[in-house]
Amino acid sequence: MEEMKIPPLTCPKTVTVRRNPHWKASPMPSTAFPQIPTSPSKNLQEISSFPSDEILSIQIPQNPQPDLSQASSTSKNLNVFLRIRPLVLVKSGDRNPKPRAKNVWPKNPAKRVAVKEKSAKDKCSKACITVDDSQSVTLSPPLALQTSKWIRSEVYQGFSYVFSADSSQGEVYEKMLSPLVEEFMRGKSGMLAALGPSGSGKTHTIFGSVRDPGMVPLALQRIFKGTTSIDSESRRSFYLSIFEIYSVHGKGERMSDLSLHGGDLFMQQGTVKGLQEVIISDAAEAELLISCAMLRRATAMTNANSQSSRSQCIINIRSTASKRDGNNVPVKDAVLTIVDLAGAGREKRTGNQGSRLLESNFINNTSMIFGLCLRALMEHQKKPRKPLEKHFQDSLILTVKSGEEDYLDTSYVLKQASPYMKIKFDHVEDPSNLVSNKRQFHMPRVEQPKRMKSSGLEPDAVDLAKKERNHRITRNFAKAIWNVLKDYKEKLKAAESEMEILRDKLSSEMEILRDKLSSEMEILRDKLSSEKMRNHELEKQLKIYVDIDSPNAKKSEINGTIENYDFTPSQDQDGNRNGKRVAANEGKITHGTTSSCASRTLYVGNLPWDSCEREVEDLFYKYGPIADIDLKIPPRPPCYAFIEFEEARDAEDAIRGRDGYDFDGHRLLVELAHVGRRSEYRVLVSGLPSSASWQDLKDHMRPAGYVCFSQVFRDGSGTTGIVDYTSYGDMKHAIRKLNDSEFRNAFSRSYVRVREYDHRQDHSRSPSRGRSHSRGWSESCSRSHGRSYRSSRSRSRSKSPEAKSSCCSPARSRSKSVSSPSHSVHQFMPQTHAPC
Ligand SMILES: Nc1ncnc2c1ncn2[C@@H]1O[C@H](COP(=O)(O)OP(=O)(O)OP(=O)(O)O)[C@@H](O)[C@H]1O
Repeated sequence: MEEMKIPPLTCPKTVTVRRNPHWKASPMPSTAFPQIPTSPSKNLQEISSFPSDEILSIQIPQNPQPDLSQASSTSKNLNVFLRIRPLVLVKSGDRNPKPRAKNVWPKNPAKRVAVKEKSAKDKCSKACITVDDSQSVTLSPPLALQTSKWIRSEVYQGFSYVFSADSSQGEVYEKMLSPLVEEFMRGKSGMLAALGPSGSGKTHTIFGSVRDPGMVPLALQRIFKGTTSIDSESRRSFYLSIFEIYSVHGKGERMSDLSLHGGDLFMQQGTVKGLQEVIISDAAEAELLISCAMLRRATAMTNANSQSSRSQCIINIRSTASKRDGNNVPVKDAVLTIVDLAGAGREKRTGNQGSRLLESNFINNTSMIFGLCLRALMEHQKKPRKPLEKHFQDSLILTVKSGEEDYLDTSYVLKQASPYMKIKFDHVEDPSNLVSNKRQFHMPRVEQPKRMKSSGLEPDAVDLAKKERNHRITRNFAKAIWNVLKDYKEKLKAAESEMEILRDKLSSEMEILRDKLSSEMEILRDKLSSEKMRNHELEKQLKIYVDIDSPNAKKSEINGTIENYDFTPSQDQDGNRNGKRVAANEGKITHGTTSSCASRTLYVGNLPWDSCEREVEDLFYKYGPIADIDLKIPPRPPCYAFIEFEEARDAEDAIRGRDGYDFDGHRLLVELAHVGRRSEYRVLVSGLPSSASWQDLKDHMRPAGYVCFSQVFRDGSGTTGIVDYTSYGDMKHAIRKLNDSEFRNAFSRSYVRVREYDHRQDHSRSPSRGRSHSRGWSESCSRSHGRSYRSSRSRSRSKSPEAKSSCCSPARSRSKSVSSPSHSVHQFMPQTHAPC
């Protein structure tokens, strides 16, 4: 319903829209709530819930209620008043405008007139709201906002009363609160709430100031008008309680009792717990209490208000009357509630920041919730198309500011709140009925018939109805309990049988697991015992090593060479089984060596037992031209070989490439062949069995000292050996200890003679000369178990015997020789053994 209106003088170009009734509340968001399934889930075995609905659906004859149609009820709209705050002159640059100081007008009447005129002029030029009549106002946008076609002048009408900026507190009281107070005095409760943006004058209206008292002081004055203490005639008492709802830094909602000894309050089942009521006997006392409470109320300075309320403040004045008044009319209890809501405010206007801003959010939210509650009332009203039944009267006072700069705030409040005036109430006459009904139960039985009679019902009929009702309730309740129990019993049975099945399943599973575990345990135990045995054997072997090596370790310390110490045990225990040991023991070039030859010749250890020269060559040819390959196949694995490269650099490359290489499951040891060492501390060992090898001899002689060379040769007089010790002491010790000792190897045993080698006596047997006889010795040792594969490359063919002798391979054959087995005659390297 819109109608064109002549625009106000201040806003000539705007279009006025009649706003009220216009607003349409949107339906409540019922879909926002999750839909509770009405049918039970199939997966769940249902136990029927307690049949509360059934019980609740029982039609129980209520206690005699007063006939509402007969009760003096008047359907009335919610009283919505509007109060416009006087305009505040804002000086440019004043960010925190001070509100108009009350009662400070100039005393000089001439000046007063001038100021009034000026003020009126300012008001006219800056006001955005004008009072049309006692029930409507026109809100005009400021010039700056008129460019938008959506912002137009609007008329809000239908207010209970509009208080212009000039209206006094007294006028507001008379028109707005006085009827409520009068009703209150007659025993009817009522409530007044002030709603509006921050700084619009809610607190001013509700409490006022000392010079300009607000609604509360005026109401108190009226209540105690003519009485100084508890009214002896009406026998009424008045109580006052005051509390606030606030938020600390915007976090959570708290309640606090603002009375003198009040503390924190809390809600329990919709009731404020812990709130103190102070009995008041006169207005002054009540006002004092209220002013003390106001000092405790949370306030803060914002850009919109120098003393802005930061909490919702609620004052209750309760009157009780236990007896009838002088006219014998029963006086009822009543409560007059006056609410000063904290003002909502936009951040831009209030300038709040940090925790103050959070607090503002809380305030805005509560204002919004208050609005939502009122809207919900409207919605409720729409559906049953029936006014709400209320036992007390409500009034709402909207306070707005009239300045142009407050246009948006004012517009928002009016748009939101003006529809509330459509909320209808049926004011039920007798709010104490419930109390009186409750009291009936406690009444002496003799009084009951009287009461019933007064309510127009026969005592017998009432008794009968009551009995019947009780009977029906009990029967239905019993039925419900029975059904529930039956369901539970069936459920219990099902659960028990399920448990039985589960128990069987569990026990069989446990049995299987136990078997599995025990068999696994058995396997583990076996493994453990075999590991233990292996460990034991290893320990034993280690012990043997230690026993054997201990004298040499000492020797090595004496000689001060780590090399001796390291290599000796390797040889001692397993001979050439280990590639490393073989390197130490065998990889020596004992004669005519040159550093260049040594640096070109590699020792390759840990070759497979069935290795052939071709394979060795395949392994190494890629590193450079090979001058010579000498493959050694000893009686016991592993095999080893000496490879002579033409270039030392190639030999180094080969070491880098092939050391640690996995060859057919064997980890190769590749290193430079070491140059052997001879010594003059030499012993001659005679009486050796023909199967004795240099390894056997060395093994036999080692317990006496450090052996750096051993050699076995055979001639007509039998098998003889030469052993070099690194020190004179060892040599002497060997002669003492091992002379006439039992020599044994895998094939035979004999007693050997050990004596100092006479360098002069038999030069033909000396190792240095033996070279020339090596072939003959070699042939003579055909019974031995080893083989030596020698190969020579093109270069070797052209080499003279002298050249050969100068190289580490003295017996370089002219062809790739699968030479005669000559391993037992270890005269020179590599046939001979030369430990480090
Ligand atoms: N009708 C009025 N006449 C004179 N002064 C007024 C009037 N209304 C408000 N004021 C002054 O305006 C200032 C702000 O008013 P008040 O504190 O009541 O606002 P409020 O709506 O309670 O604000 P908040 O919600 O921030 O607490 C006060 O100084 C008050 O004296």
